[in-house]
Amino acid sequence: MLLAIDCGNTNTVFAVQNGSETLATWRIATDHKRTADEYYVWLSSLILLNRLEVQISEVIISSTVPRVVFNLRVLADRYFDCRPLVVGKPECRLPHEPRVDKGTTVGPDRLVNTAGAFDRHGGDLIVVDFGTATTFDVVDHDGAYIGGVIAPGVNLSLEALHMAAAALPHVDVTKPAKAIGTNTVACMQSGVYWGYIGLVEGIVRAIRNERGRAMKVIATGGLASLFAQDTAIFESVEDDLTMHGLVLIHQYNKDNQ
Ligand SMILES: Nc1ncnc2c1ncn2[C@@H]1O[C@H](COP(=O)(O)OP(=O)(O)OP(=O)(O)O)[C@@H](O)[C@H]1O
Ligand SMILES: CC(C)(CO)[C@@H](O)C(=O)NCCC(=O)O
Ligand SMILES: [K+]
Repeated sequence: MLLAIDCGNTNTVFAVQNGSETLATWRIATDHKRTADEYYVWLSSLILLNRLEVQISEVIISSTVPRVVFNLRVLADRYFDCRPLVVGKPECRLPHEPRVDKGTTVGPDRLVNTAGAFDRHGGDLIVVDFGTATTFDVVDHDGAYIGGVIAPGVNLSLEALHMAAAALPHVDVTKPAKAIGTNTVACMQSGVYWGYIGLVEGIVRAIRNERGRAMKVIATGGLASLFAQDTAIFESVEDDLTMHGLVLIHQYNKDNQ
């Protein structure tokens, strides 16, 4: 069985895969101080609680936080007796090489998203990921990542308002009842909710104009379904897209050793 680890700047998701079947997914806050032993205690108690028969022999990691990779490597080595595949490292091959400026590093989550989306939908895609940042990953007709957009994340934008303005409280993102807020919290929620609807539609329009062709838009990330209520721009919302990409890249490396 494969342990697939998607480490973002806020949360890390672990999935146990038996071939293409997902047996379980678990989420933990990303913390570079967490040790391999701590991960293992947490993982093994979840396996026990869920009464799962789990035999992990392979590990793949995508991490947007370089510092956590060390302890995840130790986890794979010490507890699963394997060398993990790490997306973005030279030994991890990708089905399609990204076409970006020389010397630039693309976030591994973005490469994984594009691999997962191309497998499901073919080329000429825009993947929108509502994570710590809101990213747009553009997939060419042949499946290559050719660049995109990095915008501030939804929660980050609300946090920035709270941090910078003395009279603005901490609020959670939600769809406001009305566009015109009649109290501070409602005003902030409207700004962020309708602001992101506009941001997504505006950025997609600009990308499509630049490419001069039809491009499907696939959304992923925890907040994707919230925004999908008020825009028709998403072809589909796929919460498991990053995991799907990770499993795919793992299989690709096994097939092309
Ligand atoms: N309806 C909702 N309202 C508010 N927050 C939500 C809602 N649904 C999901 N979330 C939040 O979305 C986040 C999960 O999204 P996701 O895993 O894509 O990104 P992340 O963990 O914040 O970022 P990263 O992947 O960069 O670490 C969680 O923080 C969760 O609390
Ligand atoms: C943009 C984030 C933070 C989104 O998770 C991540 O993909 C990242 O750290 N990227 C590195 C820079 C880039 O993708 O161009
Ligand atoms: K993510």
